[in-house]
Amino acid sequence: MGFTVEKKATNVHWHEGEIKRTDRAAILGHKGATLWFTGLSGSGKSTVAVAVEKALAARGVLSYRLDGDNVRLGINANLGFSAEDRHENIRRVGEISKLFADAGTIVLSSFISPYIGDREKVRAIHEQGDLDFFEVFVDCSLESAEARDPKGLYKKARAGEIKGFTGIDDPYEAPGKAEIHLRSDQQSLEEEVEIVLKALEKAGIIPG
Ligand SMILES: Nc1ncnc2c1ncn2[C@@H]1O[C@H](COP(=O)(O)OS(=O)(=O)O)[C@@H](OP(=O)(O)O)[C@H]1O
Ligand SMILES: Nc1ncnc2c1ncn2[C@@H]1O[C@H](COP(=O)(O)OP(=O)(O)O)[C@@H](O)[C@H]1O
Repeated sequence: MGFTVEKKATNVHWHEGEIKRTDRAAILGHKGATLWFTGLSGSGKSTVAVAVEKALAARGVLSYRLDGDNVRLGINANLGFSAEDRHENIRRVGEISKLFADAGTIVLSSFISPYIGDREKVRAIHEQGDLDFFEVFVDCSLESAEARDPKGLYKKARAGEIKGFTGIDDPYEAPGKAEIHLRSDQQSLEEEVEIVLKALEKAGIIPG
């Protein structure tokens, strides 16, 4: 499994370098990996990723956040929110995450990524590349996310000003077997960060 795309480039071949992933890990003092935060808008994906990034930096671990809003201002500015565009958004950021993880970074990718199939493809390209992948379900009831409404988007969606808003009139397929399951409407941010760090320690990604 993995992403299937119409291949337009022909006569292209993988070029192997002389510095391996293990060499990069030796330079950095830790392995790379992808933490894939998925959940409703307002569930807390970005908030948790920012807090994890700070906690990792305090331990001398290099991480980098990829965030839906940010990426859509740049490399994915040509994509909207149709199912087709969301698939392409996740394909691209999945491939970017894989590159960052291979470079040795702990990638903190925060995307609604509403479709199980897309998230499984991101997982598959990591596993095919022998890279660690953690799906982090930022589980939050729609009621709580809507009550938070940090950007006022639910209000607009309810008023019909935004069409196809996730959780209102567009689907969100919750993970069945995420490596890390957070309950952001029940746990504190500190508890969530602790759960994520412990999972990374247990998997040997960062020292305990
Ligand atoms: N129709 C619709 N549905 C959902 N979200 C919308 C929509 N329109 C704009 N936004 C804003 O875009 C952010 C989600 O972008 P993502 O790249 O994470 O979405 S997706 O993974 O492609 O579904 C999302 O950010 P978060 O609230 O941080 O999740 C919103 O700010
Ligand atoms: N336990 C918690 N974990 C994460 N966010 C929380 C929590 N409790 C309250 N919040 C608030 O919920 C909002 C989540 O917004 P955000 O991180 O932008 O979500 P998302 O990136 O999923 O759209 C923020 O205003 C944050 O302060």
